Amino acid sequence: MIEAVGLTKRYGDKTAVYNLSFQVRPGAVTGFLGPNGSGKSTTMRMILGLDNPTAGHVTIGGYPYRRLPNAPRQVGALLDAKAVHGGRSARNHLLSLAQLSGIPARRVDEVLGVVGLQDVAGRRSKGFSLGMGQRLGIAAALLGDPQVLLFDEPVNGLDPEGILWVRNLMKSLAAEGRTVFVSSHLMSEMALTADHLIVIGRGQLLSDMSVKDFISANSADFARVRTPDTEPQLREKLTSALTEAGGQVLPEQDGALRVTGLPLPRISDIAHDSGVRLWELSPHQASLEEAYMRMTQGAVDYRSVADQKAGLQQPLPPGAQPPMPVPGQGQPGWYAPPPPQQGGQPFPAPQGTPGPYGAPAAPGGQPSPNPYAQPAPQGGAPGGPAAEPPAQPAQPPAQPAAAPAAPATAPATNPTKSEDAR
Ligand SMILES: Nc1ncnc2c1ncn2[C@@H]1O[C@H](COP(=O)(O)OP(=O)(O)OP(=O)(O)O)[C@@H](O)[C@H]1O
Repeated sequence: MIEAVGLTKRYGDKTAVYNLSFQVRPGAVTGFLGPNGSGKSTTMRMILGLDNPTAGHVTIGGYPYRRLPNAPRQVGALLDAKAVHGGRSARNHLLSLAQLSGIPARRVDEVLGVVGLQDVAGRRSKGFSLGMGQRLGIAAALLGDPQVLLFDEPVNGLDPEGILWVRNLMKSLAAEGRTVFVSSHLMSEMALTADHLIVIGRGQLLSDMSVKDFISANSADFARVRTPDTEPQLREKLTSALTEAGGQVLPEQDGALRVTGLPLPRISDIAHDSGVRLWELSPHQASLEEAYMRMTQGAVDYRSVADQKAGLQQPLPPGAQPPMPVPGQGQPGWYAPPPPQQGGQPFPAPQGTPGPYGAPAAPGGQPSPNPYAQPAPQGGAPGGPAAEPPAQPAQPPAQPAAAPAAPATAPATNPTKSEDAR
């Protein structure tokens, strides 16, 4: 088990991690989430003894990493896949790690097979693609057949087949009773891989709960309602009736309606009483991505703004259509319903006419100027957990510790084969 207690890290006047306490238990995949710069890598480095905490402590199996007996055989980690000697072949890179940790050389070929790099084992890693580098980093983490594994963005650069492989690998490692701690920005992947989530924002703990509880706690259930595409007036009629009954209605991009605040039977009755036929009425729960966006929106440091293009773009000729938006990419106001406990509207009722492509219109009926842009900062997550930036006391930064030996391994009794290796 990994246990952090009051973990704090300051770099000069920058507080990267503040008073972080959590446990990562064996037998489960624990996802580590947070916006860019929220302190995930810093936390992982402190777990591995690569950085000294300014305050607090973190242990693995009850010991700080640097006092852990035979640490490279107990803990494996992928922090930075590029941190390899590019002039060495993949096999030689792993052999040198194995030798440092007293791991038999035959284990190298085992892990090369597990990650699917056996055919390129003799090639210098500087010629590797991003995904191949990730596989090599995962091989290094598995080398000592460790009970505790940390992966920082392990699917970065992997193709869909590789992502599926990593997902299955994480799950099977956890199923063997190991502690698996993995950071990722890919919410859809985390939803499929992780059992438990630790979410941080600006270095502070925002959430520590199961994936299921996280989604329930940070999203409102909703109903999806579809009226006949051939009769758009029915959609308008139903929207009015549902709104009048106290529901909140948001048009979805494909023409359906997303309704909150009314139970399904009531929606059905209202549609019936209004003489509106339904083609769909289904219950839904928001995705992990939506729940995450709502949870962290007040703790995001880096946001894009609409590209004004400095007048470089030619205006569209009359009658021409703007490009279709990419589903799931930053529809302003699409994510993040306000919390139900505040009595706020989980999804704002559309104002004015629908925006382009059926997306919600900007207030006043004006289409949103850039459907690809992320929403502008709203001044904090409404009702979300405290996401204030931590105080920045003027304390001298802690001295960085010397890097410990690269985490490594022992002979694997049950290596999980990659799909490449089969
Ligand atoms: N060695 C350092 N010196 C000064 N500041 C640092 C150092 N390492 C990290 N930071 C700062 O600490 C904060 C947390 O960084 P960290 O890399 O831990 O975030 P992260 O959550 O891993 O980000 P990302 O998701 O982008 O990888 C950032 O503001 C970063 O600039």
